Amino acid sequence: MCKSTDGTVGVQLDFKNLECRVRDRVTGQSKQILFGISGSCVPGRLFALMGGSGAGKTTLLNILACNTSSANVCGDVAVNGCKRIDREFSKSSCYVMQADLLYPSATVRECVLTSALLRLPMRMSRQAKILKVDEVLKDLLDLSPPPPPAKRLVFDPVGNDKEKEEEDLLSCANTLIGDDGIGMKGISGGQKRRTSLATDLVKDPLVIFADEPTSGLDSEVALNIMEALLMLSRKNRTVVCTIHQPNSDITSMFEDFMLLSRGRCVYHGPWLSAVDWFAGQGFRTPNYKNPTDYFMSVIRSEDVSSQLVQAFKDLQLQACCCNNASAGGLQPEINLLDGLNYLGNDDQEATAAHDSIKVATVDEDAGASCPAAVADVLSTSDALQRMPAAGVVSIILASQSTSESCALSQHSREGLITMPHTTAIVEAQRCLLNVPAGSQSLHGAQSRVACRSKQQQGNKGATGLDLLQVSIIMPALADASALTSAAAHQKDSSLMSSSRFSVEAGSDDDDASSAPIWYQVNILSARILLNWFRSPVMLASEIVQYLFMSIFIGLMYFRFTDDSNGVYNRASCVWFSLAVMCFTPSYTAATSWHVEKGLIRKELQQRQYSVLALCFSRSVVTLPFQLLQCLLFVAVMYFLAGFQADASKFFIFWVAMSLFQILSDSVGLLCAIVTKQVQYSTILLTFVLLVLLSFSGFLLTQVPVYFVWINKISYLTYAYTGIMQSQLSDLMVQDPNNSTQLVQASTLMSASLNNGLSMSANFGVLAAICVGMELMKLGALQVMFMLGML
Ligand SMILES: Nc1ncnc2c1ncn2[C@@H]1O[C@H](COP(=O)(O)OP(=O)(O)OP(=O)(O)O)[C@@H](O)[C@H]1O
Repeated sequence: MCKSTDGTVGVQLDFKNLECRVRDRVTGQSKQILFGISGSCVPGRLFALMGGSGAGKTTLLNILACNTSSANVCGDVAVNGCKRIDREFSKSSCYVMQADLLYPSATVRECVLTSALLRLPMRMSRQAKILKVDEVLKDLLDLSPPPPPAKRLVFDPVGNDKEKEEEDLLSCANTLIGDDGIGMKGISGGQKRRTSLATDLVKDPLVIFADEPTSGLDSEVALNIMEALLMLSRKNRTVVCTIHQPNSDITSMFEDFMLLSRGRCVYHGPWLSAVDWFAGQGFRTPNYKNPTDYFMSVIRSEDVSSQLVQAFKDLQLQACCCNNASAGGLQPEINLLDGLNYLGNDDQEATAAHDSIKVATVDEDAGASCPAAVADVLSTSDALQRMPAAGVVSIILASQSTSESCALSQHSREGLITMPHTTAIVEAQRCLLNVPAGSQSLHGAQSRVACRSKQQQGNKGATGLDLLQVSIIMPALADASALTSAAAHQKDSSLMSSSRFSVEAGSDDDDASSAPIWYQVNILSARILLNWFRSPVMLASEIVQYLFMSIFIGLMYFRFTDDSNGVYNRASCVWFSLAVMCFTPSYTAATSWHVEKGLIRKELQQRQYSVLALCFSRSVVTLPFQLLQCLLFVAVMYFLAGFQADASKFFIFWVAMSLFQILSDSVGLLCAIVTKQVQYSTILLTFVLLVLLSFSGFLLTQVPVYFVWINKISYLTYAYTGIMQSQLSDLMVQDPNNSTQLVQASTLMSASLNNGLSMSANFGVLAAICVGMELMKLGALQVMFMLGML
């Protein structure tokens, strides 16, 4: 684990032989989409992942970010040398998606604040969270980052530029996100992308994955986003992004680079060595041509791409053989070459590579004391002297014993460029990082690495050092007191308890999903309310629909007569009202679910809140509105049509309709949750509602025996029967057979109202179904989410 002098822990991600298989939806056959991809993502450096369309970039990024089902994936991913624990890793990383999933009716600050409230630890005060939001918003504008390492970086980070000020996220912090699709003007595309980034950055992730962060943005804005990512990497973050067609300004920001072609690695290593690597393979980048454009055109040919993949594999194997040869496999000694061999051999390259990762092999003279030699080489090497603020030196000392040569060979297969920290970094840190920052010279740090290694050699006795990897990481800071992580024996890997990472990445206490449900519900409810008030179209359109339908139905049945026709009209009016209450809320619920689904899925994946909190907050906010809407509908329709002017009957009518409306809303949501697209939800919903309406007891009095079960589960039956029982009780109407006599109205509808339950039993069942449906909705949401089908 690497710590910068400001105390930030860095995370190195090493992956080895990653393979991924998926099932082809058309042929049903298993299809491999990634083939043995290995590499490292180092803190403090911007890692760019490129490749043609379908090369597997997103798949690889998803695997690295734990965003994919591990069932289809083979290979190892290590975090600072420890086996990755997905849950822990997710806590300290973030994934910035291509699409900006934000609430259009919230302001930039509100979006970021909601994320901060939900994701930062409960123990942080609200004020501290607000300050954090300001800091992040400011950071995303203030691109004054990197201390100099990157002379080749062309952007001007000083930021005197007025245009940049105009794009300030702080200046638009109180502007609505907006959505052109619904005619709501808001912030620009670049500002949206940075707001998305900000919502993730509030939790201070150590690793940032960004899937095509520049897609859909013009070159100026794209450059801005990449500057922001580079700035983040300078804060000792591990930044990995996939990218399409970067312009030359953007490519000049790359530090580590991986090029994929058809699921295979064509190149992985420092960006500055990529051009030479291609040139070495006979593909010299023409002058004035953007290297990435050239690389992409080169790998377009399947033959050339396979040739390059093979050449890169060979390079890695060569590196492995080189180490084995120096080890001599069975040789008891280690050979040490004088000095460091850079990947780019000539002086010019070495100078140009100042700011990139330096990877070197060092072999030791026979009989030399290994750790001391390491220290000597490091402190006297010209190359090291030339290395300025940032860089990593990795050294492999080969194995002396047969048993270890095997491990070494396996280790080295990843190549010099992609060398992982598979050794006991934690143990080494314990030894090294107790050196106060700022007081430790580089040479001192190296000596301590050496001493530590020596000690371990001593402990190990006759066997000696079998595999030593030393990494010296000098953070990009002007005073650059060397911060060193070192490694000892591979056997010591047991020391790298994964709990160490989890402690540093955040304890369970820090997990916002562990916040009490009332807290999550509170924040989510506030957001829904705000969304409604800011974009009242949906709410208003529903109210208008209810008002219109209530007047329409009221006028349609205006003043029921007190005869058999009047009784029939009452039944038909109740059924019609139920039909309105059936369709309107369910369609509204289904469509709004699909609008928000992407954001909800992302937030659930990030464990910002639980499914229970989501459902509960939705119910808490919608319930009062549903009651009011229902009251409006019932009040207008009830008195226009001429139902009995009796307070208790009115109240029963309203409560039953409200229960019914809540149920319909749940049915709509349930249909939306189990279907992928809004069109499918609409089809399913229409079918379900029509079937339920048919068996409500109004259209069909004699239910065929094979459909009785539908009649039993149709919640319309209970609502319709209960309301009718209430309305017809105590109502005397003209006897259809004798106009001079009055009869109980209920006797005229006995066939359709006789479902064997009393009025209160009907309402009881309705309420029970309502509760059951809420639970079903909750369960369906949880299951779909867990199955990754949301
Ligand atoms: N679930 C899946 N089922 C079938 N094929 C899949 C699945 N996921 C990915 N693929 C296929 O795997 C390949 C790699 O997909 P991936 O999305 O990783 O590519 P990419 O490099 O990110 O492409 P692009 O730049 O176009 O987004 C593609 O051919 C894609 O069609």
